[in-house]
Amino acid sequence: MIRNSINLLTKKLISSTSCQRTRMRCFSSGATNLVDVNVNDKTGIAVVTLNRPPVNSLNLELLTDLSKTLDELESNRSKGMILTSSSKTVFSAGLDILEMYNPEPERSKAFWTALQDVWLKLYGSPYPTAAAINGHSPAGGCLLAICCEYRVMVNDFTIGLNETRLGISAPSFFISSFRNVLSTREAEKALTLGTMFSSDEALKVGLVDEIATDKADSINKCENFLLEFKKVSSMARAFTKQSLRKKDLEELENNREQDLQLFLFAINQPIVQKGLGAYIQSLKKK
Ligand SMILES: CCCCCCCCCC/C=C/CC(=O)SCCNC(=O)CCNC(=O)[C@H](O)C(C)(C)COP(=O)(O)OP(=O)(O)OC[C@H]1O[C@@H](n2cnc3c(N)ncnc32)[C@H](O)[C@@H]1OP(=O)(O)O
Repeated sequence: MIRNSINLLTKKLISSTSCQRTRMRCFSSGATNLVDVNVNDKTGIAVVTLNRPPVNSLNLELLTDLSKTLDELESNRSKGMILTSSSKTVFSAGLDILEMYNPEPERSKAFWTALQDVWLKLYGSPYPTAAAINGHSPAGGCLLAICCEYRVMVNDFTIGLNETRLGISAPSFFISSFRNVLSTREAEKALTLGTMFSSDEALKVGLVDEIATDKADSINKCENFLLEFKKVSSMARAFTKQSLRKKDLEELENNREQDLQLFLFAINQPIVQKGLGAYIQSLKKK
């Protein structure tokens, strides 16, 4: 009993010493630890790192962890969040295609509900958000980035909503958050073509706000953006952001069940299953 308490105390001391060194508080989001969180004690800004190798594809467990993290940030009155990835080349490969291929009914319901939760919490968060896009960011990966208020992308990667290239349509909340960033004209062109933008093209069209040389630079630039809000009342800021995004948020809030049923219907179509199967094979053959 005493030895256990000493072990616990030692562990706490070791972890607090390593966090003191960088002036960071560390917490993990839950049981599966697919999301790491480091809060800078000086600025109060949390760096949230997606950590599901090899490509951070968004499965039920990763979405659940991210959702819990967003709850914690909100209840801790976070000063801001930077979303990034532990991979050197991929921010997130989007939704885990295996969650949609040969779907198991209960799991696919839970999966889509978790995605809706993450979108509502991230797109509507009261604290400011920025994405340090340190790798490729197709489809659902791009969705996470466009939910944030600011995007800094490391050079030489690609980003976009490429769903039509997979033979599916981007769901309506993907489209509304894309339109919040791009003009309707640019959004329509990119969505129908399934365009994947290079970092430079993304900057030109306004899909990202800045280009960075590497991950550290992207986090630094995101931090500079978030620190600008030190001068602004957090209540006024949050109210303004949520007012601007209210229609999009209400659209999903009021139609969650319908959106879920549409997803289940779509992924259960034989033609969609065939397309997803071929796509999985093409990824494996690379
Ligand atoms: C009227 C209709 C109304 C709408 C109804 C709704 C319909 C459903 C909507 C569904 C919405 C979907 C949005 C999505 O997010 S779909 C996912 C789209 N993602 C992609 O297209 C990305 C695919 N991946 C890549 O392009 C590349 O992997 C990469 C991200 C560029 C990285 O390349 P890299 O060379 O580093 O890595 P590999 O390609 O070798 O991949 C490594 C292993 O990871 C597997 N992988 C990759 N991506 C995924 C994924 N998204 N899901 C699951 N698994 C993935 C890949 O197969 C490799 O596996 P292996 O090691 O076993 O071979």
